[in-house]
Formats: sequence, C-alpha cells, structure tokens
Amino acid sequence: IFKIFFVFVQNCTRDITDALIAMCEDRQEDDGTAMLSNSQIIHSVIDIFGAGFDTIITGLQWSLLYLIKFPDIQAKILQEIDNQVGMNRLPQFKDKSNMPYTEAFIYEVFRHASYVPFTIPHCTTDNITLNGDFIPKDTCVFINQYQVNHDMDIWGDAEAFQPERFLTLSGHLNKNLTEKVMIFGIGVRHCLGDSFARLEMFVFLTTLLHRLHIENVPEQELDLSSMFGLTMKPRPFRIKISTRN
Ligand code: HEM
Repeated sequence: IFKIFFVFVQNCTRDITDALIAMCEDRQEDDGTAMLSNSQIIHSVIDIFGAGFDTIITGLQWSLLYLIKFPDIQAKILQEIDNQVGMNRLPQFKDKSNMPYTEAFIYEVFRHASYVPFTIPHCTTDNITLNGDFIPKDTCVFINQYQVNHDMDIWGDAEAFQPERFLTLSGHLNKNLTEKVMIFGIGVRHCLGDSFARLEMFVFLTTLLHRLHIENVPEQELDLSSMFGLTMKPRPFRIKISTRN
C-alpha cells in the first residue's frame, strides 16, 4: 500500500504517511515496544486517506458547480482574490482571514449542499436524557446535519444560495452564524480533519480561481439536486475553463 503512494526517504518526514512508515522501519512488531501494530498502521492510513479524499473532492465539485451557476458570486470572489493576493504570488493560508466573502462562500457550500448529510453512527455508553428526551444505553445515535443546515428557524430562506448571509453589515464574517453550519459533526468524535479541510478547500479554490475563469457551457442546464452515496455528489456537469488576463 505504501509504495503505491510514495517513495520513502529516510530521515525526511513530509507528512503523516512518512512518519508511520519510519515507525515501521524502526521497530520490531513483536518485541513489546511497538506503539502501533502493522495492522493499526495500515488501517490508520486507510482511515485518513478515506476520510480526507472523497470529502474534499466532493466539496470542490459542489464549489465549481455553484461558481458556474452563480457567476456574480464568482466575480465577487475574484475581486477579493485580486485585492488581497494580486497576480504576483499564489494564495496562501494566511490570506484566509482577510477574505471574508470567499470564506462565506465556502460556509454556504457546506450548508447548502450539506453533502455529508449524516454523521457517523455512534452508540450511547450510558442512559442519558437530552433536551428532555430519554435515550437508553446502547442506542445507535447520529446527527441529521442536512436538517440542521436547512432549519428555517436559523436560516430563513434556507433553500437560497447566499454567501452574504454569513457577513455582517460591515462585511466581516458573522461568527454566531458560521458556527451553526454543521458538516464536520460535533462532540469528542467530530471530524479530526476539520481545520485542515477548511484550509484545503480555501487554498484549492483560490489557487484555481487566481489564474482560471470557469463558466457554464452553452445550453447546459445546471441541476443542484444530488446523487446519494457516502457523500452526496452533484450530478455530472461540464465546465468551460479559460485563463484570466
Ligand atoms: C470538507 C471535508 C470533510 C468533511 C465534510 C468531513 C466530515 C466528517 C464527518 C461528518 C465525520 C463524522 C463525525 C461524527 O460522527 O460526529 C468525520 C470524521 C472524521 N474525519 Fe472528516 N471530513 C472532512 C475532511 C476530513 C479530512 C481532510 C480528514 C483527514 C485529514 C478527515 C478525517 C476524519 C477522521 C479521522 C474522522 C473520524 C473521527 C473519529 O471517529 O474520532 N476528515 N468527518
């Protein structure tokens, strides 16, 4: 499995995979000093790649669809990229805090598409009463994130795609509202890659839009309904890409 993805270089730790392989090389599995068995290492890699790839790819697919469906929104993001980044360097993580509209767009993609509609099923370890409801021990529980993200009491017109809903009148992010978007679960078992995933989405999207203009192809009807699966994906669509002057 390891050789498919990387060539391992001794004493060069580029990421978690390198760290795990180095750990394999340095220890004997059965001498009692191993922190992780071979099986645990292999399954850790599968977990991280499995949880971290499809979720980001699907988020980017939805983002591209919204960007070509709503060219005015794309124009506002391009404006922000040009003001904050310019053409002489690539977007970086640190730009994120100065680009509230782009951040608001990503929050609205998470909320509107809600493409991880349910959290992973968990199990209660004890009897518990939550908001007046009794839940017995050993009950399977999970959250309907889609419902939270489309609750009209919180969002008003929840079906409309409006990044502006997350901005205050002065153009800053409204943290009271952004924290109500639920796509990474909640509690001690919420997504391990939460912060990293937000950064990835920001850097991938801004890097693409920094140099490329994307638009719908003539005559193509854009459908925002989703296909069901582990993550909900948009229906296949085509995009026209050109370089930005
Ligand atoms: C936009 C991208 C992502 C979304 C929407 C997402 C969503 C989720 C959700 C809903 C859960 C289940 C939480 C729960 O059951 O309460 C989860 C768990 C998890 N995610 Fe993510 N995820 C994303 C990206 C990532 C990335 C990039 C990584 C790794 C680098 C990752 C690693 C994990 C792991 C390891 C768990 C299991 C945590 C546990 O059981 O304690 N995820 N994710």
